[in-house]
Amino acid sequence: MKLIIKANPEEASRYAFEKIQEAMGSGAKVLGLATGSTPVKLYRIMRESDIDFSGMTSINLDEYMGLSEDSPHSYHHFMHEQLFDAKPFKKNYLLDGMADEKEECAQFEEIIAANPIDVQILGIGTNGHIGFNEPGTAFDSRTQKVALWQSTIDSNKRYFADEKDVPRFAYSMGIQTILSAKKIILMAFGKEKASAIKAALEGPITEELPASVLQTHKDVTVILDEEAAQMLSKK
Ligand SMILES: O=P(O)(O)OC[C@H]1O[C@](O)(CO)[C@@H](O)[C@@H]1O
Repeated sequence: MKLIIKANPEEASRYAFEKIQEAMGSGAKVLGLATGSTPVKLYRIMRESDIDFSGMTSINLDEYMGLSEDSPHSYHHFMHEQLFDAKPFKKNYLLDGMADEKEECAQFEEIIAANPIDVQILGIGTNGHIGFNEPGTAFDSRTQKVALWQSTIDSNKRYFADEKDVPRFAYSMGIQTILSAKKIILMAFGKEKASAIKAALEGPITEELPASVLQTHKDVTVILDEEAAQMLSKK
C-alpha cells in the first residue's frame, strides 16, 4: 500500500486526479467510480480539467434499491450532476436500483468482466465499508443486494428530507469485484474517518472491517487529509 497524506481534501483530490491522469496516459480505459461526499472535489477537478473522457468507460460501485435513475437521490443523478453531464464518457455503467436483483447483479458482473476496471476510486464508511459492503460481508462476494447499516443510513440521511426516505437496501459491487480492479485509489477525509482508516491500514485483515481487505491488493494508493490520518502510527 502506498500512503499519501496531504494537508487538506483539496490537495488530496488534486493528487488523486494526477494519478488518474497518469493511469490514462499509460492506457487506462475503464474507471471505477464512487459516490458520497469524498470524491466531490475530485469530480470538480475532473470537470474543470481539459481532459477528454470520451474514450473512457466508467463503472459505478453501487446504487440504492428502489430509486429510479431520475430520482434526485439516486447515484445515477449524482454522477450526472457531478461529472458525466460536463464530461461525457464513451459509456457509463451504473446499477439500476429498480431492476430485478438476480438479473441486474449477474449482468453487472458480466459488464465488469468485459470491461476490467483499470482504476477504482473508493471512499470508506465510518464503519469501514467500501462500496456499500457493510462489516460482515464475505471477502469473496460479488455484486449483490446489500442491507445498509443504521450508521450508514444515519450518515447518508443528510442528502434526504427525512431519515425514513433513505433506502434500506442497495446493489453494490462485492468485495471480490472491487479487488479485481488493477489499481485502487482509496480516499478519506476528516476526523470521523480516522478510526476506520487506522483499522483498515494497521488492523487485522477481517471481514468485520471490509476496507482491511485492501491490504491484500497489490496496487492500492491511500490518499488522506491530515485529519483522516491522525490516528495512524506509521506515517
Ligand atoms: O464519502 P462519504 O459520503 O463519507 O461516504 C463514504 C462511503 O459511503 C458510500 O457513500 C456508501 O455509503 C460510499 O460510496 C462512500 O465511499
